[in-house]
Amino acid sequence: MAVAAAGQLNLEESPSWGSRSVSCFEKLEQIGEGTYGQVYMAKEIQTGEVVALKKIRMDNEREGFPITAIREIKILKKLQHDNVIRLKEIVTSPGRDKDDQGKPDSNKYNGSIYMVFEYMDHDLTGLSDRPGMHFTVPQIKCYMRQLLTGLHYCHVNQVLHRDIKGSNLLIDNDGNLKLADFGLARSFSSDHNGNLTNRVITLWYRPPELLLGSTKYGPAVDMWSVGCIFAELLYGKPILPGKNEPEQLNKIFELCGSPDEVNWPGVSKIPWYNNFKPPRPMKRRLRDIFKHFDRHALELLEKMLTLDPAQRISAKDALDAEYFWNDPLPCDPKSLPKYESSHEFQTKKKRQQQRQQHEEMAKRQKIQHPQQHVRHLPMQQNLQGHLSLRPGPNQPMHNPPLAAAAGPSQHFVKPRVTVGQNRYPQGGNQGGYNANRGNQAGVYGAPYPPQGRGGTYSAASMPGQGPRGGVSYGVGGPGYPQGGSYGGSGGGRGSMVGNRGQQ
Ligand SMILES: Nc1ncnc2c1ncn2[C@@H]1O[C@H](COP(=O)(O)OP(=O)(O)OP(=O)(O)O)[C@@H](O)[C@H]1O
Repeated sequence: MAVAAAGQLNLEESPSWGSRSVSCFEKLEQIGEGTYGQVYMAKEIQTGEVVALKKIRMDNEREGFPITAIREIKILKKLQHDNVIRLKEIVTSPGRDKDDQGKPDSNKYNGSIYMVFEYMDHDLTGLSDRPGMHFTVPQIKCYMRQLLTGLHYCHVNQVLHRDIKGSNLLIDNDGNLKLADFGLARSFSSDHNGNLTNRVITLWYRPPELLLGSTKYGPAVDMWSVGCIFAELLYGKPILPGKNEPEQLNKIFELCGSPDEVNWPGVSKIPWYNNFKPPRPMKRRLRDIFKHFDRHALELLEKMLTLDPAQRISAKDALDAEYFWNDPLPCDPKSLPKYESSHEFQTKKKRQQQRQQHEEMAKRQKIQHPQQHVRHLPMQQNLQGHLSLRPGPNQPMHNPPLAAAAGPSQHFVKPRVTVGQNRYPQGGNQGGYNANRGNQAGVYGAPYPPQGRGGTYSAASMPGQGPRGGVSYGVGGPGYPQGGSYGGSGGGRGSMVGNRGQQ
């Protein structure tokens, strides 16, 4: 594949935009469900080539072709690099296909526009969620180096990705990793000081400057997300799984210390700093919490998870880090094992099916043996003699799994998300942040009332909001001044809701 040199945009290889029909492809199976709609594995009928078709959802579009898709296509057209997903072409379907009875056929394409991408066997979340999945250190280094190389290319070409997370990092069976989903990406210029929306990046991977309300930001936002992914690969599970923005900030402060004018000059001028300033300063504990990480890994992680974006390491400098130049060296992508295709959508679906089967079995057993006790989730006694769920999504740092201590070859085992039960509930942060201010040790998250859908608006009905935007937030903490509510993120890793179409 022709690759543009760093700093140059390759516009030579432009795909044949929209000149072919989607009927040139045979849909094989659904592999993703995103804000835009479905992603399918498909085969080009004439050549037999396997591709990914991403449908551009038009349901909510009253004003023609969605601006977000235009932006994504424009950006993808500019970017040509081995570590950035390749948009091959755009295809259309002329109209709604009908079945034999004249009803719309859900198995056929209907009046839509599709982006045709090269097909990738896995996404990082799907791959790491495979039961018993094991990433070696050379493998982690290999993925990280490719991620940083792709991101460096984007940044040199003045593109911010703004949604770096595991499910947007695609991996093929030749070990190549590519950045995908540029639906939130945008061009920036270092001399242009315009305001950008801070409602980007999936919550767990979102940097402190965005959570504090900054609207002037740059490539460092992506580097924070890369730091979260890096730590997740080493640690075995997401390191900052906040349920909502205040809790997310609190988790960051617990790990990285609270920001002040010394460690982050200018932080006190960021819009919501005073609303989220903890009552007492919090110490940085990253080295302590991840003390079992390899020295060079920890050194690099420190630089990625630096609170002040101006001091955070760039993709270019990260590629020069000792970590990548010391034994064990990153492996050759081609030497990596080949796995059965694994996308987050599929692994979630499989788990959901397994869960349903278990539930049915339990029901059957209950009918057969009504006296038997139902087995609950494993409980474990903590030092105080209290029962606690373990491992819990919100206790990642105090109970490092063996993986974190294992040194060169760690186990990558994620906590299982029970599909069907929303582990990261979305909804109203009803109390308002300051109500919790008196909290011990400045922990804001804990006493939040149960999250619910009580909120103020259905993001789906807002202009520019994606179809996943059923999420609603109650009147936000005083720190979130957008009309009392913000349509930011759904909790967690899963989705970045409703911010497409903004600056
Ligand atoms: N080229 C591809 N090859 C294989 N799988 C892909 C490809 N593109 C996307 N997918 C799968 O589909 C999923 C969703 O794709 P993508 O993130 O581009 O859609 P989206 O609508 O922007 O999703 P989201 O709302 O989660 O950001 C990915 O996580 C991945 O598993």
